[in-house]
Amino acid sequence: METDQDKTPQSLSAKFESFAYLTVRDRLPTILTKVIDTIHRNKNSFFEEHGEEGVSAEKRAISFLSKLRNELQTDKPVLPLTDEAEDAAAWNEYIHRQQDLMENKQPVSWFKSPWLYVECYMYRRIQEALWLPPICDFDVFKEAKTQSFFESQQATISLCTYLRDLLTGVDKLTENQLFDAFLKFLQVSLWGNKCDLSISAGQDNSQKSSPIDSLADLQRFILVDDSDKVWSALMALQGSVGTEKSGARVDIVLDNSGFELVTDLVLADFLISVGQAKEVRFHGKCFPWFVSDVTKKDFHWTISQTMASNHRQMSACGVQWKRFLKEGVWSYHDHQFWTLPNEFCDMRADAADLYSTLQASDLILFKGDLNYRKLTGDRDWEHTVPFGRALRGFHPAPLCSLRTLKANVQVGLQSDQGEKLTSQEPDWMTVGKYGIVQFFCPP
Ligand SMILES: O=P(O)(O)OC[C@@]1(O)O[C@H](CO)[C@@H](O)[C@@H]1O
Ligand SMILES: [Mn+2]
Repeated sequence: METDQDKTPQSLSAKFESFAYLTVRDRLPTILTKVIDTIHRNKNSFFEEHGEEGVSAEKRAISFLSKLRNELQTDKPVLPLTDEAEDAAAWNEYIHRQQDLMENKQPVSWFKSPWLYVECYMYRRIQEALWLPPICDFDVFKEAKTQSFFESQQATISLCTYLRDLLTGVDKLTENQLFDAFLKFLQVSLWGNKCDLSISAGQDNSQKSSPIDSLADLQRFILVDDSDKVWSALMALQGSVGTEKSGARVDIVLDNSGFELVTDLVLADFLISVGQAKEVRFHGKCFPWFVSDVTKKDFHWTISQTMASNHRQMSACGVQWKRFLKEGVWSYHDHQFWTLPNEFCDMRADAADLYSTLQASDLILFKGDLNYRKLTGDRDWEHTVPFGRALRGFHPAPLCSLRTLKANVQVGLQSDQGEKLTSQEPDWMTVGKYGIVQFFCPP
């Protein structure tokens, strides 16, 4: 018999007066308007590249997206996808699952269905608008991602310099000093997640100050800090003194391009260079997603740009990263599951191949807010519910979420911690000022 303890709470949704409601009402239409504008501004280049066919594709996409914006704003039923991309069947099957969850057989719609689902669906519909050639490879968010990378140049330079200087004297570091450096790179990667472009509806959100220098001031905003457990998980895979170090396989499920990606690459470089990891596998998105998420093109573009920098230390990082890729120490992977609307507890059944790949990992780092929403199912959990319970059976390997809070779901807090935060700062879960390093190890 199901007890209260076992019940899974309901999904966050725009049907409740909430951050979800404000996102669907205000932020999503703003993003769609920017997408339409970007496509329109690129009309001439579509013409130059593809002639009249490019112009017709531009018109078709704009009319499709204007219709989509209207469907959203008037809470129309969610429509099945009509393109023939590989994931279309999975998306269309998911509508039926959502339909079964609706009360009184109401249609699945923007303001009545789970927020996680409709928000993901919007990005997939943008992809549908561009599905037909010749503009199917156009990344509507590329400009914003590129701008965010360039605007964070100073921060990137200072981070790359810090890393290369540290690695020059790495042999002389004591274990405590290594741990201290690990904490720094882990936290820089955590706070790198402040720089997503979806929360700001595409507005500049880049890193301007020196990332390492800001860490001490930010420490008090880390609500759950399991960094020592992450370190122990990595250390457990080291050979004992005198034996050859084996090192871990670390998987990083990436989030945003721009400065956040740089912080992830720096962390991965550190882990490999000090022998904490023998392999890092990066996981990104198959198509442009939540404005700033990393695609394969963004990943390689970022490394090439870093390599091409005029700054010696930054360029040295880029060269090293290219080498890691060439040697297979680093690799980039994508899978359609990352751009489906599913909670991660569905992965074992719905993407068994990905689940078993992740089972071979020693540590999975999940970057960012959306990954946390999918880890916890984007549900209305009590804050004191243990992280392991909110994962609902998703534990392919030891995992850790590095996330700044931008959506109102947070589990694994101490009793009263959530209430205290709410009384001091009612918007603590959505202002992007707090962060977590939250670890879970399967039993
Ligand atoms: O996953 P990320 O990049 O950290 O954040 C994505 C995000 O900005 O998008 C949603 C709002 O539209 C929120 O879940 C979250 O704040
Ligand atoms: Mn993102």
